[in-house]
Amino acid sequence: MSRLVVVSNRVALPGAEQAGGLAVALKAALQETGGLWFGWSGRTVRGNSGELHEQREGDIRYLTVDLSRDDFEGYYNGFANRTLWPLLHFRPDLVDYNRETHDAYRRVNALFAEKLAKRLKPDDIVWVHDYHLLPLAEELRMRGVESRIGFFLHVPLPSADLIAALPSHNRPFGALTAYDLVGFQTERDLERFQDYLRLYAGGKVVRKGVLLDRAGREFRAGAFPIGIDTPRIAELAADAVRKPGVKRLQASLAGRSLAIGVDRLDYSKGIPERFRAFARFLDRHPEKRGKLTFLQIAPVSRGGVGEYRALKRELEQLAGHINGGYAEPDWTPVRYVNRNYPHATLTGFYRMARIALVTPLRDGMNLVAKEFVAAQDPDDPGVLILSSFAGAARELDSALQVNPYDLDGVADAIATGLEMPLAERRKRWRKMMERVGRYDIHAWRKDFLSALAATRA
Ligand SMILES: O=P(O)(O)OC[C@H]1O[C@H](O[C@H]2O[C@H](CO)[C@@H](O)[C@H](O)[C@H]2O)[C@H](O)[C@@H](O)[C@@H]1O
Ligand SMILES: O=c1ccn([C@@H]2O[C@H](COP(=O)(O)OP(=O)(O)O)[C@@H](O)[C@H]2O)c(=O)[nH]1
Repeated sequence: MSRLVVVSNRVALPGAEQAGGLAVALKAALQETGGLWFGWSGRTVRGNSGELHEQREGDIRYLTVDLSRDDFEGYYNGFANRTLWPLLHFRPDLVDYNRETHDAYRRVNALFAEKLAKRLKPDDIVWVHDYHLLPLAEELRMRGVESRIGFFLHVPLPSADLIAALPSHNRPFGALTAYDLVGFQTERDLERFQDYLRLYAGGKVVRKGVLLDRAGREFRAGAFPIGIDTPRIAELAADAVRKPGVKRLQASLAGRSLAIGVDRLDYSKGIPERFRAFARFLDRHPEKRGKLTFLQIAPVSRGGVGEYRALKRELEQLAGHINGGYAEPDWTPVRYVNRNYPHATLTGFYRMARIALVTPLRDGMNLVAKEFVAAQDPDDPGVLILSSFAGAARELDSALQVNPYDLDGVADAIATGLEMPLAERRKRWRKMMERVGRYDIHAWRKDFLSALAATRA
């Protein structure tokens, strides 16, 4: 049997705390098959990039690379997170392009390819993940690697005209044609990629998912919406209610309902808009004041990038402002926490909540939405309020869907969720649970890998 080699910038090393859907999902996928996980070690060093570290856990072998401070700054904080991330999340206003960080990005991709190529066997199946590594297949091919190589983009792909506004857009995005299979979260992302290929990368669309690069070489593309380990989340949630931290939260609510938000502290998640929508709910529905407490969990993310630090300051001010305006001596409307919680606790919080507020401005998928569904008590499920701009919206169509920019709409959805009769909550939840149960993380992995295997059948 071929060995699975997963490559991603973020690697969930044994014992490390992780917030972020990619690491959570790939760990669950690799736990089933075993294989090699290659990527950044999570360490920056004073000297040169390139030192390798190896460890094992069960059937997973981890091989990770240290990056120099300069490479990390240019590749991760710079081109990946100040250029590509805002572009991919439809925020050209935040894109900061410069050739120096683009060079660092290409240098780190070449380094990854250099280290990995020597260790690959011809029948390995290589599966590369996310926007940090768009040109990796091209670099591997230049080093003689002939294995099958697939790519999965965890974030949205914006419209072709937006991509084309990026200077040298063909270097990172045209390089996707070097893969055998390119996977996206949704059909819309796939359609936008096909437009880009046709309009700006000199390729052709033979039919949906069957594509030709500039030189006429065939490759494939498809939509593979990522899932979660549904039975595990459901089991953890049922157990979590006995955990002291979860019981403490329950006791502290003093009989009030809980609304929860769980996001990395990222401007794509729409957290300031959500805080404002919660304040709007208190204005539009004054009779509900004191009946609902909103808990926002937001572990700090990408603190080396200015926009993320500014967001943290904005949220601190907003939370203070809302609490100052609406709190009572025995009720604080917004609880805002920057800690990262393990799933064993988080799933208990999800289960306790009457409402989840998952309102990103743009999101590739949003695993929190799916985890919230999986964690519910089937007899008394909570209500998911979900942005129609999250990848998850296509599958979770019986959530209360909202436009996160429409503060009145989100405010009224909170009121609707709070009042929703049990029978309707159950009906909506069953439909969503059926989907997250059927198309889970294992189905996602199998689906992608069998499509990759079929590319050279
Ligand atoms: O690695 P970080 O810079 O700390 O960021 C964490 C991850 O954020 C992004 O996650 C995405 O993947 C999820 C799973 O497919 C998806 O549900 C979510 O919508 C995406 O935002 C990023 O794409 C990952 O590379 C990061 O590791
Ligand atoms: O305190 C936290 C906050 C988040 N997460 C996890 O981080 C992932 C976030 O994934 P999502 O797809 O929602 O967004 P991303 O951060 O990848 O953009 C989910 O599995 C969350 O359960 C976590 O384990 N602890």
